Amino acid sequence: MGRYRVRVATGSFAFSGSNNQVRLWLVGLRAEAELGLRLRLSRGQMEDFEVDVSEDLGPLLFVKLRKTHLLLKDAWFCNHITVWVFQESTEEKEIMFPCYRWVQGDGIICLPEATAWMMRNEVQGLFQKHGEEELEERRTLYRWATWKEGLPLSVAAASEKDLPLDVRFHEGKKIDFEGTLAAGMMDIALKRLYTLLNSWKSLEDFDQIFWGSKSALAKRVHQSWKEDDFFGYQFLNGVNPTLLRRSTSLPTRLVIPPELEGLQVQLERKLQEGCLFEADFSLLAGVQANVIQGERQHLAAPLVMLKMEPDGKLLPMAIQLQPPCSGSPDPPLFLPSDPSLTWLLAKAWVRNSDFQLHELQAHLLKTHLVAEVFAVATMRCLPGMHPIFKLLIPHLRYTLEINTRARTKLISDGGIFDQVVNTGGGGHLDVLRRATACLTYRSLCPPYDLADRGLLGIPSALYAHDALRLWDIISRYVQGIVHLYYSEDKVVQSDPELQAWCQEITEIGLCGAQERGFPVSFQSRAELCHFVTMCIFTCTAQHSGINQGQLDWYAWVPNAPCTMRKPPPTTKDVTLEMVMATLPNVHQACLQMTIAWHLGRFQPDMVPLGHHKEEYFAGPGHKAVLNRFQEDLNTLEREIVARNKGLDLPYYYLQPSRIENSITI
Ligand SMILES: CC/C=C\C/C=C\C/C=C\C/C=C\C/C=C\CCCCCC(=O)O
Ligand SMILES: [Fe+2]
Repeated sequence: MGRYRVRVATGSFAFSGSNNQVRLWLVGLRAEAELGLRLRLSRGQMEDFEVDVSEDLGPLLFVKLRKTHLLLKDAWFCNHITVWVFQESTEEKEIMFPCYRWVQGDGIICLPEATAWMMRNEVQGLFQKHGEEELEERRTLYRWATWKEGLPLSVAAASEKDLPLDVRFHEGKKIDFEGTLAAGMMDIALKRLYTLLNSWKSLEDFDQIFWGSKSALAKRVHQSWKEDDFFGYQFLNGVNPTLLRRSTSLPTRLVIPPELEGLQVQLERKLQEGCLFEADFSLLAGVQANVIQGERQHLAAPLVMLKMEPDGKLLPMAIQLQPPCSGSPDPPLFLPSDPSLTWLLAKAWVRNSDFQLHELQAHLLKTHLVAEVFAVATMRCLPGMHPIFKLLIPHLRYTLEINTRARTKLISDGGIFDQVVNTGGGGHLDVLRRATACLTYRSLCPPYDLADRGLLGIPSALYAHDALRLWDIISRYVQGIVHLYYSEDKVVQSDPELQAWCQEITEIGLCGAQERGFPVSFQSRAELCHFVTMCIFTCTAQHSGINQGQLDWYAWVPNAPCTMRKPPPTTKDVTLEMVMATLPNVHQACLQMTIAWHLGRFQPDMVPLGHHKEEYFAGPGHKAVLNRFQEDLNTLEREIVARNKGLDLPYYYLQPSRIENSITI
């Protein structure tokens, strides 16, 4: 009693096609019909068929799929199924059934039509029931696990192989990831061989391993790393722009000896002028340092005081490497007027501490691990037809796998941290725990975070400027989508799945983070929009801002040493031998360079922010919102490109075309 055109779209990456047979049913409100098609399921192809159905199916609700095989199981990646219903007037009505999943095994997969959520309380509760069954299954596939006490929960998976296929790297990504790591290890072997017969006694000796692919900015770091303004610049626009604050008083830990009265006066003057800034690494105080191959490494917990010059340059005024400790002499203050090697070593200690807080707090915790909580909660709480699922899922691609790999290779027993980082061997987990204990909702939202840190309205604060612009753009996008589905606050309040999602993130995934300002429910559309904006910002812009700089700022190892092999200086007598004995050895430096390159380089299969191909939503409203998002991003792109042309040091980590749509590395 009806004629239908059916389009079956297969994914375009390696192994998306399948040799197995797939049976299809159209499921309407009144009846369902098997289509009896012979599909070819070729990679990257769309197949169109016309079929006549003798029953009156009524309005179409679902497409059902079942893959069958004779000998070999061959998974199929289905993008979507589209059905056109021929109406009497010959006008066709298009109905979308998004899938974007692997079809494995021989179970039945049921795809609700793209606008199902709008009708969830109609059609005899069929969509509602489907959503409940879907979540029941997903909750068995995506379970929470405590990897280490005191850290956000993670997905239960001992290795990436335990993850559901839908969240695994596609073949191309896997080959690239593993291939470049192998190439990196070869690189290390060659560098070690090359340095075997040479000396490792002066800073220039690091040049012996500073070859291979390098960014232009990495070369500039190599040239300029000793300069004070270059050191200061990194707090604003380097790999870790998350720590600096404008001082509101002189820090209590800063003990200024009487003979440095002049410094006290200068600091107070800068404070009054509103030009005094600080970077405080106290979170590292008392963390146990690593022992690498029997050699104890060392850690500091510095405080850096900086002043902002009228031209926007940030210059260090004093460095205290350790907090004062009762019963011990006051820690010395290192100054730009100290002998050059002494001052250089003090700055190197700061850069080493920054490496720790950057990688563990800003990078791993505040992007990767938090995004994993969003991902697991989304899979467990939001059915595929839920608009927030559709909005977020492109921003969660590959995150569970990269994090699982981090837990097995990077921060694991014997992983990269244990091998070459001075917080490794357990200290890194303590830093993560401490950082988790003070993780606030505000700190994940740039308008609040930058205001709290006194960094608004500073022309040379490029990260801050671009982050705020991106926050606004993402916020407008989120609001556009949310308002299509939530006509008023009451609709938000009465969405049980959405409320459960929020609660699961805050109370379960983030282990009771309501104490630190995270919501346990949404009372309004505005609260929902703010939270979802934070999720997307964290998974995209923030991660890009924190991740990409590894390539530039960590390649020249003295600028950001991964470990320190001697204790911090307690006097100003510093020799070159002491500096070289403190900085990483050849192997440590080589591994740092390789991993920084591996993690910071451009990802070959990268999807830029807002440019995912998956179409989970149907209808013109959503298209218009997405188009507007892309236009806003293009405008920002042009602004940043133009701005950077006039800069000595361009800042491009938040240029939209360089921002990945999710955390994939
Ligand atoms: C110079 C950089 C050193 C350490 C980087 C530290 C933190 C990075 C934070 C998040 C990265 C997230 C995931 C990376 C996952 C895996 C890395 C794999 C390294 C594997 C090395 C190996 O031996 O195979
Ligand atoms: Fe990363």
